[in-house]
Amino acid sequence: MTKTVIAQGTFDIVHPGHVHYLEEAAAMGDELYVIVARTANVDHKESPICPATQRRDVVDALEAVDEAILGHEEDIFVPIEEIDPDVIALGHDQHHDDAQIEAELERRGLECTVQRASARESVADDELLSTRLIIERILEQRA
Ligand SMILES: Cc1cc2nc3c(=O)[nH]c(=O)nc-3n(C[C@H](O)[C@H](O)[C@H](O)COP(=O)(O)O)c2cc1C
Ligand SMILES: Nc1ncnc2c1ncn2[C@@H]1O[C@H](COP(=O)(O)OP(=O)(O)OP(=O)(O)O)[C@@H](O)[C@H]1O
Repeated sequence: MTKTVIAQGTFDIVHPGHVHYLEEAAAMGDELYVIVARTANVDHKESPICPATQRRDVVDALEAVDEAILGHEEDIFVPIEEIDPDVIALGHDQHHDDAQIEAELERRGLECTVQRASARESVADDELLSTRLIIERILEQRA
């Protein structure tokens, strides 16, 4: 039976940290779906620069990804109910509460575990493994 994994995030200006997360998520199962956050739902940090459809299209083009889809506007559990995954892979630094997600999955009758991915170790001192850092560097060097 196919083991389906869901990863999710903003993915505004893709970098090797994203690739690491998605490769690790893909290795948790056989098929990887990625839910790309709607711009209006990214409210815990600065709004993304790139439109949601562009962020989705770039993630969809990555080798580890079987399908990238835009998230639901209001209820983040709607795409999860549709895909019915075996695993939800959370990023190493994501602010979501694993136990709360597990409780909601159970409440909706979904049999799915929540696993954390690891952080990418820098392979070079000058690697920029965060969208925020890339934007800061652009502002410093091109202002
Ligand atoms: C299990 C799960 C499902 C999500 N589904 C959606 C969704 O359907 N629509 C959406 O706009 N965002 C969705 N999100 C993303 C959140 O809205 C939030 O913006 C996202 O976690 C941003 O993460 P980042 O800061 O790591 O990029 C989901 C997050 C999680 C953990
Ligand atoms: N360096 C990294 N190593 C491993 N995973 C990462 C890394 N950077 C981001 N991710 C993961 O990628 C997913 C999407 O992250 P997000 O789009 O918020 O990127 P970000 O670069 O961390 O953004 P920002 O710098 O704006 O906070 C999250 O699950 C996050 O944990």
